[in-house]
Amino acid sequence: IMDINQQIKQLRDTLRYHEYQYHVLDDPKIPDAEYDRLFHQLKALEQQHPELITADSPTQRVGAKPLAGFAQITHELPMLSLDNAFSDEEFNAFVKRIQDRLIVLPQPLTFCCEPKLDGLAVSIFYVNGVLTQAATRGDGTTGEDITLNIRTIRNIPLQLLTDNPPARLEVRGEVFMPHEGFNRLNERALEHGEKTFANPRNAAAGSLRQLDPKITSRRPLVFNAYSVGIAEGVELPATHYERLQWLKSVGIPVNSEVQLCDGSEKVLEFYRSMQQKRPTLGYDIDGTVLKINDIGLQRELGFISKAPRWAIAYKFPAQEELTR
Ligand SMILES: NC(=O)n1nc(-c2ccco2)nc1N
Repeated sequence: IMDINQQIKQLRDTLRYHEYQYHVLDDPKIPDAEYDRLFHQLKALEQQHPELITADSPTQRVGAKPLAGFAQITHELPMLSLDNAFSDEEFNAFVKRIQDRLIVLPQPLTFCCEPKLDGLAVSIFYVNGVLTQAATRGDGTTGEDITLNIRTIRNIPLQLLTDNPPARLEVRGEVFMPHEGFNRLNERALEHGEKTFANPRNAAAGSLRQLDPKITSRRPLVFNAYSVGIAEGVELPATHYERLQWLKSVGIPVNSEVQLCDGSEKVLEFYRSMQQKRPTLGYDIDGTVLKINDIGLQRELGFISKAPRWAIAYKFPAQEELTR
């Protein structure tokens, strides 16, 4: 038989494994009822032995009391906005600028192509594999400390799923609200005579700006990572796509539509395929983000004052708000 410590450790590891299978691989191995049973078993054990509770336990997602306000956080690396393209011609001009600038021009030029999630950009820090801090993008230099709210988002792990975590890792990505949860939230607001949200992006922003984490915890928010910021004590892969795969391997959710495209023709095919898929995704996107995949080339191209030279957001034409 196992002692209490071993029982608690085994339950935590089991819950973390099933959270990974469900939220990151979309491949649950047990029914939700079984997950809930294990969760409440751990909750009960921790209730009986509160001295064994740790902040990174799967039971510790909802902070106790509301905050009086949000502290400010200065990003060690600025969170830059993206330059936009609104036509194939503008995208091709972006590619030509890159080709003219690169000393050695690889053939083909490989892009990592991603849906442009329409939510809120956030930065999440893991120190020795444990979630320690999270902030909004803010103005790109300074954001708000929303750590307690970020901890309530079920697909964000409180601990990285690796025995050899980096000393410090910054994960950047988008918090958004899928349509199904958005519609349910607005229906309930209507029933209770409360204000409704105009769109899922506003609902996500409003939910992350709640001073009471209990309210945020009840909101159907989802996180998808799209880049690595600070990384210390780990040798990262040499391409952006491989870095996203690495994030997935340590328990961080990444959007399933991300793919590599060799050359601008394939990139434009990706853009059109995402435009076709858009109404079926179940969450809002406002275009695509197309990034030079090789990190060395990204470094060579650098940033224009506000935006990276190596990435562009190719947006869809503004959609009539009436059609939702
Ligand atoms: N919003 C969104 O989905 N983004 N935003 C970036 C980004 C912003 C700066 C560098 O990369 N990438 C994706 N997929």
